[in-house]
Amino acid sequence: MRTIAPKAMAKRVHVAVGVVMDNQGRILIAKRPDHVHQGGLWEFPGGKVEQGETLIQALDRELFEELDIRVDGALPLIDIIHDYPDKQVHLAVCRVVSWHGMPVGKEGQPTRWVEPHELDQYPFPAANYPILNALQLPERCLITGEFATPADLTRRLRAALSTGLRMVLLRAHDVSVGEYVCLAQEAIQHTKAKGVKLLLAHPHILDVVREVNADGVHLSSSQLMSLGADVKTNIPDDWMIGASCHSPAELRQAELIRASYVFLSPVKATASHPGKPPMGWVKFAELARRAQVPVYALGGLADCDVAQAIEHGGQGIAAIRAWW
Ligand SMILES: Nc1nc2c([nH]c(=O)n2[C@@H]2O[C@H](COP(=O)(O)OP(=O)(O)OP(=O)(O)O)[C@@H](O)[C@H]2O)c(=O)[nH]1
Ligand SMILES: [Mg+2]
Repeated sequence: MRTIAPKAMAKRVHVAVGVVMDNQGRILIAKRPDHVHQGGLWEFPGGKVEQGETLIQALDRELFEELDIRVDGALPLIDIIHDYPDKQVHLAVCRVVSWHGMPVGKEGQPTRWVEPHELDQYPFPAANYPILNALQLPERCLITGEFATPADLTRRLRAALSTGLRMVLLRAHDVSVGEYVCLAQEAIQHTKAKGVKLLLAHPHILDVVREVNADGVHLSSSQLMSLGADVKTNIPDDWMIGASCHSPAELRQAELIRASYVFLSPVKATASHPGKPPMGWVKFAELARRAQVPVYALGGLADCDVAQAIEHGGQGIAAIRAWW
């Protein structure tokens, strides 16, 4: 007797997806033919992993079949589990860090090299939004540390920005929310001028979120866990939402609210949370690879840890002391 698998048992398609970059940091995208799944949308090249293939073998074969290039080296960027109404996919997305050949749309598909900030101009399948976040976020995120006066905060912030940081979390939990808004309005003058993203973090930030023209809001783990999926009603649509996470449950909640990124901590022992046992890189990698959101490693880290964080499936590192 023939049995039909119920929908929940339908097979999840394992797809190797490659983010191919050139030496100017541009990314290769291709247009999916109209008649295929998610047709007419743009994609990162790749295709189904065949039985017996490793991810890298599949990526190399697919990029050769679709683009005529060979993969020499790739690093994990993000893993995405997504259910379309008609198909369930697992996109294993890799950053193709080394490749050779002259890319052409071998199957007649249009291809384009685009800057990361131009990706928003192209319609991609719904599963792809964490990939777009990962490609547009920097490797290092500063969390502001202690300061004596508003002028001291500005001085420290300007010094930190001069090292090339492109993302700052303004953390000042000890001040009133009114004072926080003033500090944020001052900080934004310095970040906007340099094209640096500014994220707001304060216990009462959601009450005043529209008073500062920032780039996003960063939630503590308790703010994250006490919010419903309607969090975005408070926050402007084009803002990033980040969150601090320490556990699989918090990571799941961040995915549910479609966070742009998370911090996962503590990776190493840290002076700001003495006595909290560090998770180490192995545990970090296990949690980061399962998370469908870009994950910054946090806790006792410095510039020399950026490569480690990326090798372990992270977006990069977040830190206070390294840059404050
Ligand atoms: N390659 C690729 N596939 C994606 C992306 N985003 C996304 O949802 N998918 C989905 O992943 C699935 C498999 O990808 P694919 O259609 O490229 O597979 P393939 O190259 O082996 O195609 P084929 O079976 O026609 O040979 C499709 O259902 C597609 O909609 C993406 O950015 N790149
Ligand atoms: Mg394909």
